[in-house]
Amino acid sequence: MTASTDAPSTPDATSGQVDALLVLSFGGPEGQDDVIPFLENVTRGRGIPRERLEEVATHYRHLGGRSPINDLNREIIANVEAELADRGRDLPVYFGNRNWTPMAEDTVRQMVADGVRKSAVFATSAWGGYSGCAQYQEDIARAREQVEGAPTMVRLRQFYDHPLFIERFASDLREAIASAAPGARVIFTAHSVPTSADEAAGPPSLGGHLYSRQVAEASRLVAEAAGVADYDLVWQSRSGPPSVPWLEPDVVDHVSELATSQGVTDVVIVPIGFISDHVEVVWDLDTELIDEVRELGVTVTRCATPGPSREFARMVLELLDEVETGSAQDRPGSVPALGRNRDGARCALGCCGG
Ligand SMILES: CC1=C(CCC(=O)O)c2cc3nc(cc4[nH]c(cc5[nH]c(cc1n2)c(C)c5CCC(=O)O)c(CCC(=O)O)c4C)C(CCC(=O)O)=C3C
Ligand SMILES: [Fe+2]
Repeated sequence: MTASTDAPSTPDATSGQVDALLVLSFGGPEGQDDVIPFLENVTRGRGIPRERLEEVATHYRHLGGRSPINDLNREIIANVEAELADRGRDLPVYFGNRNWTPMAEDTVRQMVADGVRKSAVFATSAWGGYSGCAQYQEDIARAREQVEGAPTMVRLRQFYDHPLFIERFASDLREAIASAAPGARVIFTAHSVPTSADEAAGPPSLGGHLYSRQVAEASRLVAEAAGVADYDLVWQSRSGPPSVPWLEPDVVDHVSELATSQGVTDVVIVPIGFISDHVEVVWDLDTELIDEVRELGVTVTRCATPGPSREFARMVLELLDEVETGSAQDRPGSVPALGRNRDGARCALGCCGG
């Protein structure tokens, strides 16, 4: 195991005790009437074709117009509160989102009313890159701009290789393998992004591709911990016009290809790119993928996600300790873990294309 550390860009500005923790996430609709306004918030200024929006709306409609994501985040928060209570720590935990209520700026307003001066921010993505990191930094900066007297905010770093994250995924993978047919093929999957976005992911000095490199490294660490020697890594849930290249292969194409050209009949799918069972998991994998490959005779066993576990909550507190003590934990991954920045600053000039 190689241990490496990455010093935060400005250690003094990102360490010290905080008086609150903000859990910052994507947000999701909670009923049919929310679906379109939610999707309009998500896609504002992002050039996603109208047809794709309507297609995605049908996924949410099939789920009763309700994404599981908000409830899952509330569960993560309850677990974090339970871990804090176990440690005798009296730290308020707040919840805010980018695209749906509670909106981050409203939460920050409440934090000001409650007298919060300095908050840590846990963004619910393990990864570098625009969607997983830079966009959350933008959310922090925007919310602070909109709220007079907003607290100082220090984001907890990317956690793609955190031992508790890896170990929880690995034990769920061992369980999935045990319940699948012997010899089932193990396939890791994460959200696709445009190849240009992946090229721009991370500080230019690191050579880009931070997102796909972290996803590959997390997959390697989970596979190793679960004793899996052979596996594939694929991508899912692409959108945007077909003329724009995104990370490939797509999960449905890949499993179909394994079935038709290699006679594969059983696969274990590990949604490494997602911390919990939100729409990309319960629709794109549990519904779409399973339906598409059933006709080819393939049985899919889907590995659980780590979000709503006590291990995950303990990880959040360990990341918080790093900020409060100004320390850097040993990490098993060989790809940098960045994102511990103050007040929505980028990791470096030109980071993630910004
Ligand atoms: C890398 C990545 C993550 C993982 C990192 C992280 O965890 O943050 C992620 C998470 C999520 N993405 C989500 C939902 C959506 N993402 C979209 C669109 C897009 N995602 C992208 C990437 C990612 N997305 C990209 C490159 C686009 C294209 C346009 C753009 O650059 O914005 C769209 C628009 C329609 C569509 O194109 O599908 C929706 C509705 C939800 C909530 C699900 C729920 O409601 O349960 C979550 C957690
Ligand atoms: Fe997304």
